[in-house]
Amino acid sequence: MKKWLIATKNKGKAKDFKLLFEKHGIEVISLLDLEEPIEDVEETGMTFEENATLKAETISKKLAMPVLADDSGLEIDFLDGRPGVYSARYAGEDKNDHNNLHKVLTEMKRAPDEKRTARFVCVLAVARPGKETITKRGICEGTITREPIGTNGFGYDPIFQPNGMTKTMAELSPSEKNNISHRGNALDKLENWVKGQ
Ligand SMILES: O=c1nc[nH]c2c1ncn2[C@H]1C[C@H](O)[C@@H](COP(=O)(O)OP(=O)(O)OP(=O)(O)O)O1
Ligand SMILES: [Mg+2]
Repeated sequence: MKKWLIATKNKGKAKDFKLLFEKHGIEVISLLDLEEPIEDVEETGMTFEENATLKAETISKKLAMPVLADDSGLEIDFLDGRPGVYSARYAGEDKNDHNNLHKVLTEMKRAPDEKRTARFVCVLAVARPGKETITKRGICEGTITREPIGTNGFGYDPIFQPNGMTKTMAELSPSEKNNISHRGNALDKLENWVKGQ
């Protein structure tokens, strides 16, 4: 079976990718599966594209192999696009999902129902030695709930209700999430490239 390295240390993303790549007959491993620990790549970019490229190219250079990286986050209109590229570190550098989503809920307390629109954004970058890096962006539109609901998924899933659904992302099964998610959507756009692997 083909094997792909995803330059992530996020267990939730790694799980999403495992299922997403299964149907292409590709096995995925993440940085958490490597025997030698790899230093965190500093996410100094101002955009998802910059950060995804930074992660993919840094790890691809270090290991001299093709690498896929994902930079993603939640953009909330009422908060002028925050947390955006700072989604992972919104409530502090320790990257705590629980604290991050409660910070968002607190900031959204005053937002009326019609002003709770938001979107998940995912940019995937493929870096290969000696070749130009490819990036693709996927989005999933929805609204921010008033409390966390559901226990599946990770990150902001419990407070995000995708458009056209009465459930939060954290109430969907992993495959239901992948069908509509920003990550699934971005990977669809890489389809031709994935097929060529
Ligand atoms: O499907 C998702 N469902 C819920 N939350 C999500 C999702 N996708 C991204 N998110 C949130 C989690 C984290 O707060 C941030 C990603 O930040 P981001 O820097 O890309 O990832 P990360 O630091 O957790 O792992 P890494 O950089 O090693 O891939 O957006
Ligand atoms: Mg990160």
